[in-house]
Amino acid sequence: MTAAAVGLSHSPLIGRNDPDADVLARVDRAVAGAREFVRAFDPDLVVLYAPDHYNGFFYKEMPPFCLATEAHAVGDFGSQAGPLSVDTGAAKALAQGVLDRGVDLTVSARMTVDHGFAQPLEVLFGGIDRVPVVPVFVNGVATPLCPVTRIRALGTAVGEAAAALDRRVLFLASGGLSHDPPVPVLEGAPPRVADALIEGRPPTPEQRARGEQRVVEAGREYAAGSTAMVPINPAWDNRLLDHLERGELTEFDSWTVEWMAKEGGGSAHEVRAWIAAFASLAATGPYDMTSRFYEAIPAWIAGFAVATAQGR
Ligand SMILES: O=C(O)/C=C/c1cccc(O)c1O
Ligand SMILES: [Fe+2]
Repeated sequence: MTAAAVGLSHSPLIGRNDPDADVLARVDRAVAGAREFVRAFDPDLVVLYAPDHYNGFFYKEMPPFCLATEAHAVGDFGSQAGPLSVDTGAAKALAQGVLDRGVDLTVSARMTVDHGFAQPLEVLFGGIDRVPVVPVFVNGVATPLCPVTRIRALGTAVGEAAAALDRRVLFLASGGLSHDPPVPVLEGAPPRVADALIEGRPPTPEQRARGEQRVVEAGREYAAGSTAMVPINPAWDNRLLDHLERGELTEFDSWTVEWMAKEGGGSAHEVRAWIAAFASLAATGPYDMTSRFYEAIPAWIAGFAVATAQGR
């Protein structure tokens, strides 16, 4: 089997609240490199690990992770809306393979996804419907969260199951590293917000626009020096990237939910998508990280990273 991995941070503030031109140019170069890596690797299947931000998954039933055999994007923050080009046959085979390996996977026959899934597909492939994909939701926001060991087990099982498919598989992770955007929290939420987080009633266009504007303003205030959010933590982010680069994935087993939130903020758990993708690649054999980019970008509320890795 031929396998590769790409990790790519997302932010809905890209293009709406941009950093200085020199930062933007460095990000653009790193993303162009990842795009070229993907073009040269030429995957015929992408397993996409990404979180959700209360657009598809709600507290009525909140799985720690879930694989989709069909998926539709809501088009939040200007991301592309509509069906993803899910490879249903591959998705079903991977789901069975993961369950057979003892990981209690949830399966969705119609997953709703947001910018977490849409953005990397748009950035790397030019759209959400361009490449056969198996979407795998990894809860990175809604506590309680499972231990990171289970995410590594999920990634390993997916990687082993993918190896049996005899395809050119790209494991793609979507997530910021340390970051603490104003994503709502159930505990202590006023009844109207709690109800929305539990039931998941679709917002009206006006409600969605107001919510998105709040995030844009939070990004502007953060970039201007507001201390309302947990600071981006470049040392922690680079420690994560070091472990991924060296293949030291068992190091993550001791990373607790509480410690991760303290070091990296409430959405630092999005690194679970990265851990899953690299565990999948590692399950197919040894790998080399072929490129690595990192920058703290407060305007995007993101410890922002781009990395590529190739199986040997
Ligand atoms: O409000 C949301 O839906 C998400 C906001 C956000 C902001 C910055 C970085 C991210 O990864 C986000 O998901
Ligand atoms: Fe996010």
